[in-house]
Amino acid sequence: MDAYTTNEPIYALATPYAPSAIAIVRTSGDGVINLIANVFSRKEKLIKAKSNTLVHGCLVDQAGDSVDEVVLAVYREGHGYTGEEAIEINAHGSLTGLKRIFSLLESIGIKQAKKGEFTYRAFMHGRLDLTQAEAVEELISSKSVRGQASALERLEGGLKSRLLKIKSSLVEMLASLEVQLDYAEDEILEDWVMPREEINNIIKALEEMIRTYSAGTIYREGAKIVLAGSTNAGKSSLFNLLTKEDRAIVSPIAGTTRDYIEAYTTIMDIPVRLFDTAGLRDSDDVIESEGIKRSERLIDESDLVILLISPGEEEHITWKTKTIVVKSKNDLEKRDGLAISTLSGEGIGALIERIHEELLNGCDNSESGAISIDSERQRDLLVKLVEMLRFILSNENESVDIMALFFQSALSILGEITGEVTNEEILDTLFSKFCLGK
Ligand SMILES: Nc1nc2c(c(=O)[nH]1)N(C=O)[C@@H](CNc1ccc(C(=O)N[C@@H](CCC(=O)O)C(=O)O)cc1)CN2
Ligand SMILES: Nc1nc2c(ncn2[C@@H]2O[C@H](COP(=O)(O)OP(=O)(O)OP(=O)(O)O)[C@@H](O)[C@H]2O)c(=O)[nH]1
Ligand SMILES: [Mg+2]
Repeated sequence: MDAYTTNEPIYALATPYAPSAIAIVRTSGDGVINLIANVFSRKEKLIKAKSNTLVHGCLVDQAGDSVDEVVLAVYREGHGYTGEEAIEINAHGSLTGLKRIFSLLESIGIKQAKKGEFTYRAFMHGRLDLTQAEAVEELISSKSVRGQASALERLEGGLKSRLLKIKSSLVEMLASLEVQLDYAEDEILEDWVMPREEINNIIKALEEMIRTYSAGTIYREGAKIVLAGSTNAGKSSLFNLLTKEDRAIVSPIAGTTRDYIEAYTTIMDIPVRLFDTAGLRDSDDVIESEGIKRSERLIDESDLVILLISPGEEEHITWKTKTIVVKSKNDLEKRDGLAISTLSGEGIGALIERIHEELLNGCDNSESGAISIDSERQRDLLVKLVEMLRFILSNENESVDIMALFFQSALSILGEITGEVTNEEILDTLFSKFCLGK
């Protein structure tokens, strides 16, 4: 891929390419206002337009034919999303009309943007730091209210401001070390003392952020849950109940489900891929045996197994995957522990809560007010930063100049998270994952 640029005039469709009431074509770069004014019916008005205002008129091609009636949003340099001079064309959402607008823009020297190029420019002009830029894409692709809200919080600078606070603490520590370096022989200065408590508090805050990553992942990517148990245990009945559909065949005949079936559902806002499997038993039937083999493979690959135990049956767990043991058909025989009946609905609420709890086990559920993170890149760097800080704590007796180097590397890891310290290659990979027009 060609490298991203800044300030060159670019355009992209910011809304889906489909017939719609209105479509927005974004442009950005030096001179776009004058360039577009040359193909606009109210040239003078556009050239004189103040920043952040709207101008209504017609786009007109070189032959003088009207291309579309539009509203232009005008941004002067230093304003708007990218911080560059920009015009957003609010056009009619006609595919042919849009094609004409694209060729008109090309004809006046405005080139099609690359994926993520607008956000790249917003970053390069300091409108967003890297945690905010990543939040843009996370926001667009979020699938739950919770994921959307947490991405928005990061976009608004929630993570950025916390990292800046940590940065200023570390900078202060480094400064106090550098004072020692400058006056090493001066006896007026007291020896440098490691600010243990402060560093430990920073580590605690960072670890809280790291824990939110796994919870975030589960809300974003969902979990794979397998219903297992011996034949006739009631797996298909529970599958239908949890997916609120009548997908799986239920019958009193043991061995009804031969191959697994899957459906998407949510368990308390967590997206779940739920699998109903063939009952586990020794079987001479070739098809059924293959079904059972597949069930076992599925169990190995899943995040959670719900093992149903019929009345009178012994518990039999033989696999490593996290498992919730549930006694089924509780209406026939009352038993202790987590017990359900798909007939009466008894225990289903408790089971759902238990599944939710298991899926979030070990993750921070973010009720604590911790800012949550959604990017593997950020998570890895936060882990690296915690390691560096622990390393600093365990090297109390190092000389002041070595200690200063340690603090500098901690600061440089922090800078990588926010994008202050970075390189083209990282930026290219990061922004190229964005959608077109962003
Ligand atoms: N039309 C449009 N809608 C959009 C965007 C956009 O770029 N264009 N956004 C893109 O993702 C989001 C909003 N982001 C934006 C960020 C800054 C400014 C802007 O013009 N800022 C003003 C200051 C406004 C203020 O004072 O609050 C400025 O810079 O002058 C506009 C949109 C969502 N909606
Ligand atoms: N009394 C009672 N019967 C149930 C309950 N759940 C399921 N059954 C009945 O038990 C039988 C087997 O149910 P299924 O859901 O097909 O069981 P399964 O585990 O999918 O069975 P296989 O697919 O053969 O492995 C059916 O006749 C159901 O109506 C329950 O909670 N109470
Ligand atoms: Mg079944």
